[in-house]
Amino acid sequence: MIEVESLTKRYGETLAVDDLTFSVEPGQVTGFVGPNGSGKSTTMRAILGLDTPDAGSTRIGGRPYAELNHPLREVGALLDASGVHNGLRGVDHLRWLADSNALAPSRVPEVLTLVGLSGVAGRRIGSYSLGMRQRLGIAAALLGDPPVLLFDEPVNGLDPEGIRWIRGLLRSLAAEGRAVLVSSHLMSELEDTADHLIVIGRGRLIADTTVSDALNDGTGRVTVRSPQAEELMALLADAGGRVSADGGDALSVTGLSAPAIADLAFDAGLRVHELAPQRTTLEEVFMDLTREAVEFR
Ligand SMILES: Nc1ncnc2c1ncn2[C@@H]1O[C@H](COP(=O)(O)OP(=O)(O)OP(=O)(O)O)[C@@H](O)[C@H]1O
Repeated sequence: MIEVESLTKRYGETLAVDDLTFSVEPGQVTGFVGPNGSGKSTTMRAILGLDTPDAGSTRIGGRPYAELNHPLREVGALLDASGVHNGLRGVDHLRWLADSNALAPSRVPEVLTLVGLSGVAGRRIGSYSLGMRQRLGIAAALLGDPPVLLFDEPVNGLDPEGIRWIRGLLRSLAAEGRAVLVSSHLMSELEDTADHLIVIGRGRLIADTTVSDALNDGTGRVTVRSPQAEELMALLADAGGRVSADGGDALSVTGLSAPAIADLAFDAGLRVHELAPQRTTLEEVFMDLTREAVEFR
């Protein structure tokens, strides 16, 4: 697992990460989300020993990155996919990584097949598209078959087919029991992929929750139409709902489920012509959570 404890990191005046604590469990995809500039990359860099924290600590499998004996076998990461040498052939980049980390050379063709680059592995990286570079970066992350994986915005620049592929890959890596941390500034990208969410804003933890809890946190909105809207409004407010008139005979209700509203109306003999739960999307939950924490409007 990954543990981040009271992590704080400053760049001059900027407090990039502010007393951040969370953990990433094995067997799950954990989405790491926050608006632009909220500190996601800084946190990932700290976990990987690429940035020295001003306070706090990070651990992978119980140890700081610097104490890992075979880093590539313990953690794989995709940070900036452009940080590879353009003159190298894809296959040589991976061979060099395998060689310098004492990994079996047979892993190179294996990971190339896994990411679908076998056919172009002999081409120079400079001729790769953005999507191919992302795949090569993922191949490098998987080279040591590590139990912990970090991906910083892995779907950036990918076409829909590539995005679907990444989602499937993340899910299967977690299903194999690995701890998978994946960052995004778009919650919708994680809706079908993540099991757990760490939401940050301005370097601080905003939410640490399962995806299903985030979607069922009581903010679900129900639209109700009734020819007796005024009476129904009073009744629902008495029962603890937050009710606003939506114009005409329509009410917008939060804090009560659709079945609860139906039962209350039935018991009071009030007629209901429409009862429509509005499905909350993760994007709405996210906008709600991070409204105060958006740095660049
Ligand atoms: N090397 C650096 N020097 C100075 N400031 C930095 C540096 N790296 C990050 N920052 C600042 O720290 C804050 C957090 O940046 P970070 O890149 O971690 O955010 P992020 O959540 O990954 O953003 P994005 O979604 O835009 O990639 C920002 O205000 C950024 O400008």
